[in-house]
Amino acid sequence: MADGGCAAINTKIEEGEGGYILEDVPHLTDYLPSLLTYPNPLQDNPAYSVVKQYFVDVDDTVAQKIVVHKNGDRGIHFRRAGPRQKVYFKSDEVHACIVTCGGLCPGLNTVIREIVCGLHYMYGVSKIIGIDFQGGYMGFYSKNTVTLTPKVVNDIHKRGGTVLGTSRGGHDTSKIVDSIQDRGINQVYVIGGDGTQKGAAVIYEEVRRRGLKVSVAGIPKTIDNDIPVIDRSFGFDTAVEEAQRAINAAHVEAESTENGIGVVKLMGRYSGFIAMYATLASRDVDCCLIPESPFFLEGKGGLFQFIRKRLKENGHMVIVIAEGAGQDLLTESMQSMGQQDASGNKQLQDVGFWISHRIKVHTFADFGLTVMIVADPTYMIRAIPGNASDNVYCTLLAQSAVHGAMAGYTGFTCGPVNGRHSYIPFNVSIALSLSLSPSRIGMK
Ligand SMILES: Nc1ncnc2c1ncn2[C@@H]1O[C@H](COP(=O)(O)OP(=O)(O)OP(=O)(O)O)[C@@H](O)[C@H]1O
Ligand SMILES: O=P(O)(O)OC[C@H]1O[C@](O)(CO)[C@@H](O)[C@@H]1O
Ligand SMILES: [Mg+2]
Repeated sequence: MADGGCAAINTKIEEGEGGYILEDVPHLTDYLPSLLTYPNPLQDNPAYSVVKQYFVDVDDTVAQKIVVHKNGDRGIHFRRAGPRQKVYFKSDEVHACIVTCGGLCPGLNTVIREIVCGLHYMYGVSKIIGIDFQGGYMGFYSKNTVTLTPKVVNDIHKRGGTVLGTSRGGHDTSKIVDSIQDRGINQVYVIGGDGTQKGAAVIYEEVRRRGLKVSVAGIPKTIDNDIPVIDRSFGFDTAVEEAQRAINAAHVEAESTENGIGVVKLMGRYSGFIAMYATLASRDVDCCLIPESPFFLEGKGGLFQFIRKRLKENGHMVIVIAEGAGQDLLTESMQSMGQQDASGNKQLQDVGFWISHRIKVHTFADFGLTVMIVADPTYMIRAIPGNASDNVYCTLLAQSAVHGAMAGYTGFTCGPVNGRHSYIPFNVSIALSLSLSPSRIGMK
């Protein structure tokens, strides 16, 4: 299937009393009903067996809506993530593969490490490969893969990027599933953003159509934090922390100069989560511009008027702008080429450079010289390793995915919903797109 479209995914919905809805995830037995089950090897593992109620009850579900009214519907629920008493794979039968796609994000290596360690130490799996040649989905077409063992991945969480490499574009469903089938892979772990999850959904559909005993598990990744349903995406916390450092530098520079203005451009193609959280955390930002909230430059209520006000009041200011903000204004003033990347994502124009230029050429004559400091820390933020909180989170995500695949679930992504790790069917995780509420944020 070409990039851009979406799979027609089978949905599995169960309804209960009080408006209860379970958006269930597919299971291998939906199309292979006579599969055998085995006791979960964790029950003999001293580290786990001492914990009471270690296994998740198969009927446990997690509510998406936690604010409810007395007579209101209970709403949508997801299957709770975690180890099950019965598994659908014997340890020596598992042949797992891991692939990373899309842009970089802090924590990618931690997720890879913890899938490998989780499979090995919890389930005794020894056949795990990384799809690394060229990186991303295109790696499936190559003969070469890398063998992953706990020893190989031991220190990778301390490094940024992904040891498997990554790429955009080049998703060919039949070729990928041929490769899965030819290699005898039966668990596929796909780490990536919205595009990647769409790609994983069509792989799952094709696997199912061919009747293969292959679990396809997605681990949602986006530094922008714009994956719906789950509480937050991994790497986001690290990104916000690092973004604050850039804001701090811009602030120090701006306040050291008469009428200094610091402009910091941060990532966020369609959403301003990094920009807004870094703004709220740093308290040094006077104006935060995000894609969800249109703005204009000239006239009453425009950005220039606000800059004038803040410089008068404070003698300096800091502006944070998400890369997707103001793209409509750029298109008006520069000739947009409508360029796309290899995955079909629109390539954005450099809003940091543009806005700095527009402020410079606007005459703030009565203020004298206005100094611009343009910080573009976007790739520096993306390329660092995960922080402590993201590393713990990545571990839980990886372990959830492993428990889910071992339990025979497929066609799912995982993540915390109101703090409880859950399995979310691909159709739900890719159907929506998240954005901040449409109110201007940050204009003091
Ligand atoms: N609709 C689709 N169907 C099949 N494959 C897709 C689809 N959309 C994207 N892909 C594939 O998924 C991979 C990653 O997509 P993309 O480059 O959009 O990154 P992403 O996963 O959205 O991550 P990021 O958050 O960094 O943008 C690419 O190899 C692309 O070909
Ligand atoms: O430079 P690349 O790899 O195209 O990625 C840029 C995009 O990736 C993202 O970080 C999402 O992963 C967006 O915020 C950004 O627009
Ligand atoms: Mg994307």
